[in-house]
Amino acid sequence: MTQQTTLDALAGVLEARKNSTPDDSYVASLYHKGLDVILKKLGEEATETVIAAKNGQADAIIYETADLWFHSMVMLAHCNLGPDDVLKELERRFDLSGLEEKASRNQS
Ligand SMILES: N=c1c2ncn([C@@H]3O[C@H](COP(=O)(O)OP(=O)(O)OP(=O)(O)O)[C@@H](O)[C@H]3O)c2ncn1[C@@H]1O[C@H](COP(=O)(O)O)[C@@H](O)[C@H]1O
Repeated sequence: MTQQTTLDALAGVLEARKNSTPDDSYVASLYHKGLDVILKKLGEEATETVIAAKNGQADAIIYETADLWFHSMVMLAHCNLGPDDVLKELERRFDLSGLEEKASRNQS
């Protein structure tokens, strides 16, 4: 599976979990607890990622970043957004920076 397909597939599962009961699913239990709990979890995962990076252990950095990305996707889904919305914004910035680079090259 490509990385983008993995994000899309996971986003599909997160959307489907809106119809699941909290007892059957971790994601459904987060939706049920509401945005504040999702945001608290997101903050904790961000802190754990920072600590892992400070400790410099590659395995822990990857593991905690996966937790952070996952909980970011839960937050996006709760807000009726998804990874495509964020990727589009990153692509827009990338295209802009590419254009700026070309413009500065043309001026010199
Ligand atoms: N990728 C994940 C994923 N990453 C992390 N987690 C959960 O996120 C939580 C991370 O919290 P912590 O690191 O604080 O660990 P913890 O102390 O065990 O958790 P808490 O007791 O603090 O909640 C754990 O409960 C993990 O199981 C995830 N839970 C689910 N998914 C994906 O989401 C899909 C749907 O999950 P369910 O809704 O559970 O079916 C799954 O098929 C997976 O693909």
